[in-house]
Amino acid sequence: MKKIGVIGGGAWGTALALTARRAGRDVVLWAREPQVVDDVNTRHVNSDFLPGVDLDPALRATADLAEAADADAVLLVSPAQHLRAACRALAPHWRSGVPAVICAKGIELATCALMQDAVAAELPQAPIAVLSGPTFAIEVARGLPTAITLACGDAALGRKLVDALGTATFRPYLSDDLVGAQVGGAVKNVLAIACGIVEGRGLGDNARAALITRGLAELTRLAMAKGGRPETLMGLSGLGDLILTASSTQSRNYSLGFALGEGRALADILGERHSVTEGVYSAGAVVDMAGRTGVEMPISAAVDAVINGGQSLDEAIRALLSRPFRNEGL
Ligand SMILES: NC(=O)C1=CN([C@@H]2O[C@H](COP(=O)(O)OP(=O)(O)OC[C@H]3O[C@@H](n4cnc5c(N)ncnc54)[C@H](OP(=O)(O)O)[C@@H]3O)[C@@H](O)[C@H]2O)C=CC1
Ligand SMILES: O=C(CO)COP(=O)(O)O
Repeated sequence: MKKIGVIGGGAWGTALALTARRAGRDVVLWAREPQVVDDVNTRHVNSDFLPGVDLDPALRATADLAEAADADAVLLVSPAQHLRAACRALAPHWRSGVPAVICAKGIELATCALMQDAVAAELPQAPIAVLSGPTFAIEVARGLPTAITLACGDAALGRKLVDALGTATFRPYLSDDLVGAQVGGAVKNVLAIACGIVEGRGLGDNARAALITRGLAELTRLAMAKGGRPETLMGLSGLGDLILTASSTQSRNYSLGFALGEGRALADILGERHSVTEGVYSAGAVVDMAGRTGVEMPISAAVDAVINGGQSLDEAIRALLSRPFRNEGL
């Protein structure tokens, strides 16, 4: 694979574009906002979404979707709620057989669809892969050591993608469990909000460890109900990403939860942010998906009740702590 297209000029799209350049690929980054295109092409920075990082001058940005789609593989890095629209706009330019690599983490709120289903509906001619794991964009952009799951149903194509993107410090591990990788990436954002709330509320480290562990159980239950494998959720795209996101103030989901826990209003927190906090949008979709599949997800439901249902933090916490005692395990 010689040329990689990247759709989405946010922090993660830019970091992945940089990684693909380091792996020796030609890269074209499509960004929606003209000032991002201009910033990347003339000043070799993305000051809006990835400040403080010097980009490779050979990294080219474009506002033309056709140019980014004219590649050997295309990374889809628009936020989850906008990914379907991006694919619809890409469809007329997509050559049959070019792989679409899903890099967004979320579940579509309007349809309750995994990203894989949204992409397949809009780009039926594209083989699909998923790239997901514990990967703060700024650390990847700085070249710090990172491991990630690359899930692809076609092992030969998966290996080509690993070779196209992998470097000594960006290490994709191949899997064939697309569902597990997507559910892990989507649900951990919701759980990270819960962990941030616990920290902001001063409920202690024991409580955070309990939430991470029982959160892992509930995201594994959902993944299995959707056809994913439990071992995937014990890997980079499940436990790995949950540990990272649910315990670091670098995480937007965790820091949003922290601010909620301190008593700030959701609208005020979101109003100060230019970047996307996926768990806010996926919380309702996760709970909807859990209801449709008959899976119990009390922590995600508590986050949804606070974010979308107007429940107070104290009520949500009391409800979680009033649940009946049960056996450990899934
Ligand atoms: N940041 C990170 O560390 C990581 C992020 N991810 C995932 O990657 C995805 C993208 O996140 P990230 O790059 O951080 O985003 P950012 O918050 O850095 O940037 C926001 C992005 O949203 C795009 N955007 C805003 N509104 C729209 C819209 N109406 N239609 C299409 N695009 C829109 C912007 O595109 P434009 O610039 O073109 O305007 C920009 O790419 C998310 O699903 C996130 O969970 C995954 C791993 C790590
Ligand atoms: O997905 C991420 C790290 O793997 C980024 O998490 P946040 O969106 O919470 O910052």
